[in-house]
Amino acid sequence: MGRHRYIGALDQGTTSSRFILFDHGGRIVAGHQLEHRQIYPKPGWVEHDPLEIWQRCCDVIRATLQKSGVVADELVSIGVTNQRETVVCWNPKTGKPFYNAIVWQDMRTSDYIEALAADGGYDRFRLKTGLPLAAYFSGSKMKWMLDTIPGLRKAAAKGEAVFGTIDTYIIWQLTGGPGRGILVTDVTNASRTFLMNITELCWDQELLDLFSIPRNMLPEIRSSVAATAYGVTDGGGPLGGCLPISGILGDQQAALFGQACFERGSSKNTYGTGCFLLLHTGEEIVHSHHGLLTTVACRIGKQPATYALEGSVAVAGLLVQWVRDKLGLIKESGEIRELASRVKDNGGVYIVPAFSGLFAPYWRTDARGIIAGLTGYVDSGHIARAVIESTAFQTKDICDAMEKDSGLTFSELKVDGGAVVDELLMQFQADLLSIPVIRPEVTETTALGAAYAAGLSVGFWSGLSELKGHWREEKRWIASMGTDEREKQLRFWYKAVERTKGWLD
Ligand SMILES: Nc1ncnc2c1ncn2[C@@H]1O[C@H](COP(=O)(O)OP(=O)(O)O)[C@@H](O)[C@H]1O
Ligand SMILES: O=P(O)(O)OC[C@H](O)CO
Repeated sequence: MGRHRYIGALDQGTTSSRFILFDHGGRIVAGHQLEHRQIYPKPGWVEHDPLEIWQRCCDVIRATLQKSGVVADELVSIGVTNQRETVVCWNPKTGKPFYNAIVWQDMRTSDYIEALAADGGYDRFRLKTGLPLAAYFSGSKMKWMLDTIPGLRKAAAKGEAVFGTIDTYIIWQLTGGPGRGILVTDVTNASRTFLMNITELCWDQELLDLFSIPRNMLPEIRSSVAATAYGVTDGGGPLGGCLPISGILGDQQAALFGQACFERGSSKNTYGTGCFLLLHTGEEIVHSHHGLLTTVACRIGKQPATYALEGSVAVAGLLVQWVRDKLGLIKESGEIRELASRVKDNGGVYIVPAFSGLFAPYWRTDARGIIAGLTGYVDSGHIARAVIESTAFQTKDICDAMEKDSGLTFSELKVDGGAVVDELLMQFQADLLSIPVIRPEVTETTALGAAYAAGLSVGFWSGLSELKGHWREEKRWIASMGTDEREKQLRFWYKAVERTKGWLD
């Protein structure tokens, strides 16, 4: 292995960016994480500053290298993983963004989506894309920019405007930026744009026409584990060397990969800003009849792509951030558990955080969040408990839909993501599902998955069976709630969900 010993993974998430170094055993050697601003210009709109995101990526890379003492020569290759669907539009000659990144949670195109759905229904394009019509996906966000930003179409015609999901933007920056950066994405990210045919794995002209998106604004679609590296990092950039970039995965697919879910029937649930449960369906494209998405799980080199069913919850850890930043009830996300521990139960309070409408399995853009069950008895502890519990309830809804769609029955749930440190959440999740909830030793599975993709590509790891050997259980939670109590809790949750629907006119 010589001096080359580590794989670097850049994980650009909704809330923060991380750079993590992994060794040959898939263990974390060093890492650094920084948050970026959430910009809310109007209700239902969510933006990020692309330049700030790139700056944070540079900062976390430099800080990780500095604190570990690792130099570029000791890195074999780099993998990139990212919040999906979020769209950046920029001039590839100058690097100047035309607008803030429009974030996946942003609902500004809801009316347009409703109009599209009025003619043929939400599932009009499901066979081709695996997705229902929803403002969540990138296509309508790109159309909004093209329709709104003066001169954008003209700039695109001159090759002075491109669209990219965050992977594309970051890799363009890493490979040299203005005039030099490469424009690539992978099949998992492309499968979330609503512009890719998930069987043929290419941009689809009918969908490009639907949203009036010029083909030349989009990057090349490549495999997640590169058959040959996409490009090399710019020696003058934050890594300080010319390293191959050889793996790209959308963050939820990366977590699936990092949890060693390589085979049909394996699954994981990631608790981050949102919450995303993915069930691997092998090479089969399974279409949902219960509000789930069909998405590309991975493509390794020239092998056939594999697929997953996905249950996407928009607001999970984000609700904790909201309580921290907007209500000021806590100062750090971790304090939510302490506050919730002051009370023995939720005191009858249920929170449905439909900030961006309801995602899976309901897909209701007209829903908005509620706090239900308030009485004079309720205090901040009950609210904190309801905050934590809302994530577990939403996951229960997804598991039920997943079992109906797949015909499988969950016997356990593998979990990961920033919020799985919350033991109250983990226990309540096991209680609601009546199955064990299992946390692996490495919970940074998103970054690990990107590292695996990059390392497999360059032969750092021999294959999937070697990677499977890295997975180790750290802790499990066993269900202890009685059936009557569980059914009561769920009954109130469903009532609360019903009350969010149709809130918008
Ligand atoms: N101790 C904690 N308890 C509950 N939630 C937490 C805790 N620590 C972090 N979180 C939540 O987890 C989310 C961050 O998880 P992470 O996996 O880093 O998200 P992302 O990849 O979406 O940026 C935040 O929304 C935060 O509120
Ligand atoms: O950044 P995360 O971990 O909240 O993931 C966001 C998802 O990719 C959105 O689809």
